[in-house]
Amino acid sequence: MSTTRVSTNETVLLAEGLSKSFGDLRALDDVSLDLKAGQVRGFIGANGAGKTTTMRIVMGVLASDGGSISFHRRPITPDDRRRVGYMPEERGLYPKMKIADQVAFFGELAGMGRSDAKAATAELLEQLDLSHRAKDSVQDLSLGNQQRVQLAVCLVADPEVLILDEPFSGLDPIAVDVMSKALLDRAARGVTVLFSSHQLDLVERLCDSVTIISGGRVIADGTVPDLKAREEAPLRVRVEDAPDLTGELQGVAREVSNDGKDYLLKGADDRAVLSLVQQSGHLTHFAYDQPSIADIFREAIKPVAPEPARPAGEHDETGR
Ligand SMILES: Nc1ncnc2c1ncn2[C@@H]1O[C@H](COP(=O)(O)OP(=O)(O)OP(=O)(O)O)[C@@H](O)[C@H]1O
Repeated sequence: MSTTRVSTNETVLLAEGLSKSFGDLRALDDVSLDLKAGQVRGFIGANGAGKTTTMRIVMGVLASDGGSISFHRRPITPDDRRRVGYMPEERGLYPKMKIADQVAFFGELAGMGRSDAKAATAELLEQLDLSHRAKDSVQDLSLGNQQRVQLAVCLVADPEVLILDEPFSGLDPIAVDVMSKALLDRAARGVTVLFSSHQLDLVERLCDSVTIISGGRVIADGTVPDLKAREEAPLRVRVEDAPDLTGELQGVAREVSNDGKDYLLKGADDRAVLSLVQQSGHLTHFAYDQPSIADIFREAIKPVAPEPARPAGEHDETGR
């Protein structure tokens, strides 16, 4: 996989304060995305959080109720959007058209000359391991291979930005690797990548930045190192030959392995835990883990506990 990144601080595409309602449902509320050159940003959130709606608005296929989108610091135009490769949630390929013809056709639609589009298509099909299927129609391909074609369609006109709605869903591990490499190669050349995914291990592997959306609002946003630095590191403990300690570790155990030997703890008093496990069995692992993107996500979407009710007659400093 590619290593050198040219991620810079230069904002390429900026969405600010997007809002959108469908009837009474407020699908987006003040959503902003700052996409920088060469950045690979994961866009994560539960089902219905607002990822697809945001991407559709950025691509101009859905109108927002409020907010703005700029490209290189000026309002985005239809021509600018031709510089953005978009993989929509509802994949949009012509089922009967041959793969090579289709990719080249999309290149021409994006403004390329025919011979350039054909040359770029041949190169991409090679990169995405699809050359041997070039003359097949899309409908004869497996879903995973159709998705590779969809990526080729996004990449053919050499876009500056990629907006990909769940590009990895349904792919086998080999296809995931092929697609990951294609995206990281582009990012290394300065292309900005935003993709949504529920596969947080992939987001962890590929992204340098993450935006977390919940209920139409951005609830966390930043570079992966910054987000990790803000998160409390979980304590991983492995203890052999011990009784089940779940009861003793109630409230702090976030994960327990099926065999009851591995515990992932949050908010624990490490000295108390150390003393408990040493008395209970043979301690073989006791160390703080790096928080993962999955930890950051779970923590971010956790509902905030309501403040305990104040006993009657008690007032705070403001007298309320
Ligand atoms: N055209 C529409 N009409 C009515 N409601 C819609 C429409 N499009 C989206 N919604 C609603 O807006 C909210 C956000 O949907 P959106 O598809 O953006 O979520 P998402 O984060 O992409 O979800 P998923 O992970 O399931 O793809 C959801 O409650 C959805 O039902």
